[in-house]
Amino acid sequence: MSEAVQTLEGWYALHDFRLIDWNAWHAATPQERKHATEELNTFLSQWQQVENDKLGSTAVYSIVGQKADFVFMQLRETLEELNDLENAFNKSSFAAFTIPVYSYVSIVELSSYLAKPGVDPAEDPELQARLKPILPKAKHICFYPMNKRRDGNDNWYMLPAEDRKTMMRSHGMIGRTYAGKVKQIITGSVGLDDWEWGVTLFSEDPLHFKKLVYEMRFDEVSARFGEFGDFYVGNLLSPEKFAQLIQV
Ligand code: VOV
Repeated sequence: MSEAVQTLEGWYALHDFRLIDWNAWHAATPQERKHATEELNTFLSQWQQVENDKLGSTAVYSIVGQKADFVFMQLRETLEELNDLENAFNKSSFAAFTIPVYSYVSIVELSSYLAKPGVDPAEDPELQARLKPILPKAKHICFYPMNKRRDGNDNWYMLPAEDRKTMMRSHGMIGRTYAGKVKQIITGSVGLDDWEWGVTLFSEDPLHFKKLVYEMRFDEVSARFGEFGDFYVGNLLSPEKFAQLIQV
């Protein structure tokens, strides 16, 4: 059996993708829309407070294209908190005007492929900050789930640890050339959801997503072993932008 890589886990993550039920929203009275908008704003403020208290983090983005209209990416300490917040939101009058279309459950993960020897992760403030990150409020988001292939000779999980480490080093080197351009949050989802990882990228320029993902396609770990789900790309929704989005 090949040696499993050790992983560190941080906050649990829920990506909650929704459509707006525009027919129902148009059919609602101005009072109903006002009440629903106020409830939405209450949730956005509550989540901001959780983030200010460093007990979790929330990112809110519109989604371009027909897969969804917006996404709430939520990070919290426990799975119970994530469940509570989605249920509380589902009971709101604004949620009644939304249609859930996709969700993804995972946990912020760092693998030890490139770990510094002799460093105790529990004592490393930089690692701890990466495990419990305040989500960037960059202009754009890109999310997709992925697997590492298990197929014949291309079985990631049968490779010796050294080979995986070499490939991950190359992956990290490419990633590093995007420092300051793309921020990645990798969340692990083996045993939690349908794919093995969620990849969430943040950038001020969506073209950086295309360049980075394309460049990685030529790198062995992605070229031989990467399998990808649907891509979701979108734009930052501040509370003001959200109000504009639902203005009819
Ligand atoms: C912004 C760029 C960027 C950078 C700097 C970066 C660096 C790194 C490092 C240093 C490490 C290893 C240690 C750790 O931190 O876990 C990783 C780990 C990982 N990555 Fe990555 N990655 C990036 C970006 C980046 C992208 C764009 C993708 C999607 C791949 C693609 O083809 O679409 C990705 C995937 C992953 C995954 C799935 C893992 C876990 C793999 C596992 O087997 O455990 N990643 N990644």
